Amino acid sequence: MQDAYVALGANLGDREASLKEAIRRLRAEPHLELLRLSPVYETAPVGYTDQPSFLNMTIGLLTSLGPVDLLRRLLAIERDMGRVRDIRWGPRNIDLDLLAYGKVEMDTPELTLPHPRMGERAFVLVPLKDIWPKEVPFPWEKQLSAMSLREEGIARFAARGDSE
Ligand SMILES: Nc1ncnc2c1ncn2[C@@H]1O[C@H](COP(=O)(O)OP(=O)(O)OP(=O)(O)O)[C@@H](O)[C@H]1O
Ligand SMILES: Nc1nc2c(c(=O)[nH]1)N=C(CO)CN2
Repeated sequence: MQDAYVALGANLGDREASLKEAIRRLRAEPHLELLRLSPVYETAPVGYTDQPSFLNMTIGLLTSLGPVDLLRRLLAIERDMGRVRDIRWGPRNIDLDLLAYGKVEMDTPELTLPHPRMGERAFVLVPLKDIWPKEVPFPWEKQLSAMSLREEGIARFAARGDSE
């Protein structure tokens, strides 16, 4: 079994319901065991800014799938939830990114690990730090401490991703 971290984001429709539905689908996946769910944050859009604010969170899991198969399951969940791709970094009802898979480093057109843009993204690093094992140094500590969370426009939205 390998540990892996996934980022979830939603900024269209009922954002909270979309996160919950994605979590439900991840729980129903064979070969995956969800271990930790971060709090949910409301975050200002980054990259393409003329769009609604996002809800973001992260999940830590264990899996017997390899990294590419895990990514394909995440993309299948996005697709099954009706995700439409048009504008790069544009609005989406659900986004599932694979942040890290064990200590694997790879760079192929299909999958780059760790996720190449995560070190610049407070909306990823803040909820990832929340669930990172306390006994393991957080690899993005420097980037995170250099960020002003107020300027990044990130605020706690709910206690847990699966809270009712
Ligand atoms: N670590 C990764 N996690 C998710 N997708 C990845 C990763 N590395 C490469 N990709 C590829 O990126 C493609 C586009 O992903 P997606 O549409 O979610 O990008 P995005 O969320 O708009 O932007 P960003 O990649 O900056 O988060 C996917 O089809 C996938 O093959
Ligand atoms: N706040 C926020 N901004 C974004 C997000 C996101 O999840 N949250 N995702 C993007 C594409 O991956 C682009 N911009």
